[in-house]
Amino acid sequence: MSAAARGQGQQPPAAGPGTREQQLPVSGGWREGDPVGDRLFADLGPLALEGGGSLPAVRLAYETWGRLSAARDNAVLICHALTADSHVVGGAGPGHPTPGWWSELVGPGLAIDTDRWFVVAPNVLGGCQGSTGPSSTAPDGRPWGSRFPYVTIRDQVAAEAALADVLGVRRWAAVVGGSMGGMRAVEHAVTHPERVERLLAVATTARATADQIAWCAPQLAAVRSDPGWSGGDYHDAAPGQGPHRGLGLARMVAHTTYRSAAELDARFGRSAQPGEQPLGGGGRFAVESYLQHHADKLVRRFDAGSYVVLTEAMNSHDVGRGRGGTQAALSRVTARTRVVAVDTDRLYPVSLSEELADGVPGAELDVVASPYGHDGFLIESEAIAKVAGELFAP
Ligand SMILES: CC(=O)SCCNC(=O)CCNC(=O)[C@H](O)C(C)(C)COP(=O)(O)OP(=O)(O)OC[C@H]1O[C@@H](n2cnc3c(N)ncnc32)[C@H](O)[C@@H]1OP(=O)(O)O
Ligand SMILES: N[C@@H](CCO)C(=O)O
Repeated sequence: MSAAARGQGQQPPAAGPGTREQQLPVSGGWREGDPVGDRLFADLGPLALEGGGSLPAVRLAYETWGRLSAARDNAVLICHALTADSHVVGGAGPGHPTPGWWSELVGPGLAIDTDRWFVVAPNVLGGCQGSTGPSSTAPDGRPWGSRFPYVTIRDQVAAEAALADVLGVRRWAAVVGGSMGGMRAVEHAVTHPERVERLLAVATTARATADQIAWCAPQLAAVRSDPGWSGGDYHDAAPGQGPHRGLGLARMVAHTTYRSAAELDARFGRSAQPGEQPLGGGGRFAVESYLQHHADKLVRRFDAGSYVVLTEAMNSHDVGRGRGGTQAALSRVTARTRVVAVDTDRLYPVSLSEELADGVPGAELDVVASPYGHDGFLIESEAIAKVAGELFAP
């Protein structure tokens, strides 16, 4: 889709982050008692964690589409990205803050055809959409907050493997994911090669690089330096008192890395936000307003504690840890594998997808041309659907 067709020159909202602070929740995300939407819940019991310690009781919220076959051989696991959730398909509505993020890819007659496949999308461990995370209730009846343990991508995959056991899925027909979801998808295929028949890894990596960890550093610092953070124990605070400013700043940094420099320049250039004077007038450039808009939207729907936990989980990601390195780990994968990169992705550059595709036996790499950078994995659904269609062909 062209940039023009995709909303260049749309009328931006007037407000920036924090201007309607009294309306902000303490912590964004789904909370016990909210409408469940299409969520289902699986209670998986205790989980021993890679970094030591354990969670006494893990719950994963998830959604499904299609029907599990009698042979239980048509289940597809879709793993969501950092601030997405299980709502892969469908509109926004009660219990769902955002519309389905891959609605053009998953559904009846689509590339991942729910007339044929039983699609399962869990909310990630550590998140804030009904799975156990820092905003959920600990055994003592209080929010976990700062007591929520450090979890790794491998811990998240262990929880999702336990979900597969509960669903009676011995082997996934496919595991699919983009960005952080791609990290989990690859980790599934490395940890449990016998349980993954196909792998689709989009805009992702086999290991978090120094550059990716570096981009996360100011984001973590922004959240933790917000006075509303209170060491991570803010979930009982009054409405509007959460670490919204810090989370918004983190999103502004992150969102910049999700788009390409060329796209931002082509779209916004040096334009002033309409009605504002950035040159000595205290106003904003349009691109600043755009970032603040994305920050404002995130703080209304996402928990800062989950943002920290999930960011640290991404930083932990390294399929080669304790397995003799990246290439040795990837060589374990037996799944039929397609790797997709976006040519302008500056956060998960093509070279990381090349490393992934080189390491997985028989893997094929597709590079999608897109001006949108990393967010191309959400936007370029037609190109990704083409690859998925080939991988999922009978
Ligand atoms: C993986 C997931 O997280 S899925 C869940 C939803 N995803 C997200 O929230 C992730 C963050 N968002 C994004 O990454 C992107 O919006 C995507 C990938 C979902 C979609 O990308 P695009 O369609 O290119 O949207 P784009 O980045 O142009 O943002 C459009 C918004 O910016 C606003 N905007 C555009 N210019 C300006 C401006 N100068 N000032 C303020 N706001 C502006 C638009 O009004 C529009 O607002 P709306 O989303 O509230 O309707
Ligand atoms: N927009 C995506 C980008 C990170 O993959 C998200 O927030 O999850």
